[in-house]
Amino acid sequence: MAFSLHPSLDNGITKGSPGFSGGKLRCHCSSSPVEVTLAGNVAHNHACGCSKCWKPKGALFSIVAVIPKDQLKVTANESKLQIVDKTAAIQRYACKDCGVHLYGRIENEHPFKGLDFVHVELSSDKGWQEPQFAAFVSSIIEQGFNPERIDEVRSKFKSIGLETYDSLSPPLMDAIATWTGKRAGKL
Ligand SMILES: N[C@@H](CCC(=O)N[C@@H](CS)C(=O)NCC(=O)O)C(=O)O
Ligand SMILES: [Zn+2]
Ligand SMILES: [Zn+2]
Repeated sequence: MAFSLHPSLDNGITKGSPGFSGGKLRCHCSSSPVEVTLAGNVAHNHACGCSKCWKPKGALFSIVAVIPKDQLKVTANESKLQIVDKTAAIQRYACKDCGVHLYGRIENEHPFKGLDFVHVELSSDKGWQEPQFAAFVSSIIEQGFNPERIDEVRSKFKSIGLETYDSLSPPLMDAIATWTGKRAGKL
């Protein structure tokens, strides 16, 4: 296998701890890192192959999860954060110096409004929920991955126990569709 899905997937998944109650995330700066404190465990942790989610160098996938926004506080060096793309649904806050994304926030009306997107690999604390599935797998082709090898990527995910999807998982897509159907008065 000449590709890396992500360092926290390549050698199998480490399960989270029940009752884990949060910790700190830090960017990659060796001095004055941006620090985010999470007051609880994350949910819906997953691999994302889309082009917008932050990935460590050399990885095909991002590992991204959500947490209620009232459980997230920037606790050091907030002045180093800038929004990557103000037009995106998710406003991703990145460190100006090292490029790492500390959190993503939804400001517009959206089924996931109120949840922030975070990367628990930025934490040295142990016990975070483990990845549950792989999303936006085909999106890695848009970023240059050889389409003839995409089955190797899907097989690698299967071998570590993760289902693969080309959008989000069915329960999350159902939650989005329920929100949209209600808003349209169809439900
Ligand atoms: N194929 C596209 C998919 C982008 C996409 O839809 N990403 C999802 C998963 S993170 C999303 O919800 N994006 C909203 C946003 O980025 O604001 C890409 O790779 O750029
Ligand atoms: Zn940084
Ligand atoms: Zn993504």
